[in-house]
Formats: sequence, C-alpha cells, structure tokens
Amino acid sequence: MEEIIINGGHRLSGAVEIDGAKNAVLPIMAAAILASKGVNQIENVPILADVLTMQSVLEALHVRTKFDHQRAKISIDAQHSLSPEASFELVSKMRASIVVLGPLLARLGHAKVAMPGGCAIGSRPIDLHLKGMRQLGARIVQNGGFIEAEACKLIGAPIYLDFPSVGATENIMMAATLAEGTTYIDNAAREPEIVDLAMFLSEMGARIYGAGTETIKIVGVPELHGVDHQVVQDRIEAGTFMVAAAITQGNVLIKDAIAAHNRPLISKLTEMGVKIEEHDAGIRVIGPEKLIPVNVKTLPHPGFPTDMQPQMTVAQLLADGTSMMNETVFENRFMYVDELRRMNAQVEIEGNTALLHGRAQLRGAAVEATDLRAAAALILAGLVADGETRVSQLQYLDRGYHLLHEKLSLLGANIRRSQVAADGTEQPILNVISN
Ligand SMILES: CC(=O)N[C@H]1[C@@H](OP(=O)(O)OP(=O)(O)OC[C@H]2O[C@@H](n3ccc(=O)[nH]c3=O)[C@H](O)[C@@H]2O)O[C@H](CO)[C@@H](O)[C@@H]1O
Ligand SMILES: C=C(OP(=O)(O)O)C(=O)O
Repeated sequence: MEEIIINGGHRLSGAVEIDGAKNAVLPIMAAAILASKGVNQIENVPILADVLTMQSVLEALHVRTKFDHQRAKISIDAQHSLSPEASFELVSKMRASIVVLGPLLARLGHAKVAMPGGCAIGSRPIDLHLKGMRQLGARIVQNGGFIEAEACKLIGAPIYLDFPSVGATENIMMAATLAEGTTYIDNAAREPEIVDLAMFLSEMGARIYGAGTETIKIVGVPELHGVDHQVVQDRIEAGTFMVAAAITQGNVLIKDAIAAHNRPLISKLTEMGVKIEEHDAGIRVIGPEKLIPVNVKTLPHPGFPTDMQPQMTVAQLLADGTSMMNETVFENRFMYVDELRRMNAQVEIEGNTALLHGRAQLRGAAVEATDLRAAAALILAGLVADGETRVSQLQYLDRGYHLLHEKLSLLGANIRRSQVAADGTEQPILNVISN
C-alpha cells in the first residue's frame, strides 16, 4: 500500500512552484477535438492521473496525442476522422470526461457518451449540460447507460442555467462555437478556468465574448484550427500551499500565483490574522502564532471555492475559537471529517454546516483519503499534528496534485511517500505517475 508519511511540527519556508490547473486543462484537451485543421500544442500541462485519463479518452475517440512530461506539453491532433463514442470504462474513471459531449456533437453531429455517475462528494447530475445541448437543437436520448446526442446542425440560442455549473457552461460554450448563429449563456459559471477555456477557443478562431461574467455570448463560426496555448496556473494547488504556510507559522512564496483568482481565500486568511503580500513574483504567505476563527461559506466563483473547503477546515480547527464551514455547492463534501476525528479533531456536522471547535491538538494517526481535496486536507493536518500521520488511498491525491510531498519536503516538511509492505517495511516512491 502506498502512503504519505508525515512527522508534524515543522515550519514551512521558501518558495514553491505551482503547476497548470487540472480544471482548466481537462476541458481544454476536450476542446481540441474542435480543431479540424492544424495541431494543438498545449503547454504547462500538469502530470496528473486525470490528465492521463483525458488523454486515454481522446485516444479512444481516435484523436492523436503526445504528452511530453519533461516539457509539460501535450500535442493534440484531431484533423482526421474521429469516433463519436466515449466508453463507460473511461467516463466512470473520471466524471470530467463528460466535457467531450459538446465538442463531439459540434464537430461530428453526433456523440455517444457514457453517463458519468455520482462520486464521493455528491450525486452530480448533468441535467444542465443536456438542457443546453437540447436548446442548441440536439436530440438527446439516454439509453443503456449512454447519452446519445444528435444534430445535423446546432443552432445558436439563448440558454439560461438554473445554477452556474462549471461543466455545463464549458460543454455548452464548446458546442456553440460551431453552431449556426449566436448563443447567449446566462447565469454562466465565472471561474478562471472558464476564462482560460474561452481564451483557448478564441485563439482557435471562435468568437466568444464575456467569459468571466454571468453572460457569455458565442457567435458560431464554420471551423476551428489548432493553436499553441499555455494553461493557467492552478489556483487550488496555490491555495493549498497558502493554507500550508498559514497553519505552520510558515513564510512561503507561492511563485507566480495569481491573487485575482484567489480573492476569497486571501480575504478569509487575512481575517484569520495571516499576513499575505502580493508581489510581482507571486503571493507570500506568513502564518501567525495564533489564527483567528472565521466562518466560511462555499459558493460558485467569485465566492469561496468548494475545492478549498476541506483544506480550509484544517486552518479553522487550529484557530483560537469555534468556526463554521457551510458547504453549499456539493451535498456530501464532509466525508473526510471522520478521518480528521481520528486525529483528535472536534467537529459537529449539522446538515451542510460543520462546526469546527478550534484550538485542536491534532495527533498523528493512520487515515484514508476519501476524495481528492480530502487527501490534501489530511496531509495539511499531518503537517501540524503531534507525531506521525500516515495517509493512504493516494489515488485520489494523484488526480489533482503532482509531487505534493516533494514540494512540501523542499519547504521543510518532514514528509515522504512510500510503498509500505504488510510487515511495515518501506520502499520510497520515486516516480508517482509514470506513463
Ligand atoms: C473538472 C472540474 O472542473 N471540476 C470542478 C467543477 O466540477 P463540475 O463542473 O462537476 O461542477 P458544477 O459547477 O457543474 O457543479 C456544481 C453543482 O451543480 C450541480 N449540477 C451541475 C450540473 C448539472 O447539470 N446539474 C447540477 O445540478 C452539481 O451537482 C453541483 O452540486 O466545478 C466544481 C465547482 O466549482 C469544482 O468543485 C470541480 O473541481
Ligand atoms: C471535485 C474536484 O474535481 P472533479 O470535478 O474532477 O471531481 C476537485 O478538483 O476538487
């Protein structure tokens, strides 16, 4: 079994580099399907399990890909004839595979994509994606676990989203690029990853206006072409290191971090007494001796990101009093709390709110990640716990962080990743994801 083993109690200091954003690169890779001419060269691509899964999804659609891990660059060639079918095997591995639906439908006129199931954090329906495709004129049937969509020609339309869903905004925006006429997406998601996707599509020749606001206008064009694109930095990885510095009384420069993408986190950490300096070189975070309790509510961007909720609760547990965390985006995102309780955290859950009793004396324990950000939160807890914390189920961590333990180790944490045998002997892990 692979484990990350942490001996807590070390202040973090130094500078850390952040990779490209998982949540930007996945839809960008799917959008590459839209280029009927030229090859896309995507740079600043993180080496993550989810990126490798998306690469397999594209390969299964007969898109040609080449991922140069050394250069963090993937080339995607979709110029030839493609398959319209994304299998259950691949879609069930990663929910985000559903973003191939819009590009396939726009490019081929039909798509057959396995229904993504729910996951640990919620049931995650895709009704808004399908509503959008129908409003663009697609006929959609759900059959044998697949969504089958068909349209000779998509026609631009006004589309209102009941909720600013990130995935639905992306799927609809991609489908609308090749539609006839103009599409408006109202109550669109405004996340920085939507803006990065819109920039990529615009470079490919799409006409997109207003990405990053609540109304996105897409004027359809006849075809798109391959381009070079640099993926935006991962604000959630950056945020995870910001919390790591804040809770360890650390002093860490998160290199090239984009403060504008992390405003709600910066605001909450500042309220907690954390010193945050915004420099040209990045964001410097200096953790105080005592953290002040704060209440936090997750919301769609520009609200506090749900993907930082588990990490933030670790800071709240260390604060000098009681704090609340109110999760409004996903209905089941407190599963990791039971694992934090093993580390002596005092938490009460009432509906979608966690009451976090501060001044926690966290103690090292063997804990299991229950999802991606839960894995990050447990590692953060390990950095400040007395004694040894052993985090397992690292396949969740590998979905969204590359070499987190090495980056933390370079900042001064006592942390290692090992293959641990039944008799307790350890073999260090040198190459986390090899492909
Ligand atoms: C790969 C990726 O980019 N993942 C991110 C994306 O996920 P994802 O795109 O799945 O998140 P959404 O914004 O779509 O989901 C937010 C909420 O809307 C609901 N919903 C969504 C679509 C739909 O058709 N119907 C519906 O009811 C979901 O169940 C959830 O409760 O945004 C989330 C919210 O910021 C982040 O936590 C994820 O990290
Ligand atoms: C929930 C997340 O991702 P996904 O939507 O891919 O499950 C996340 O990145 O925290």
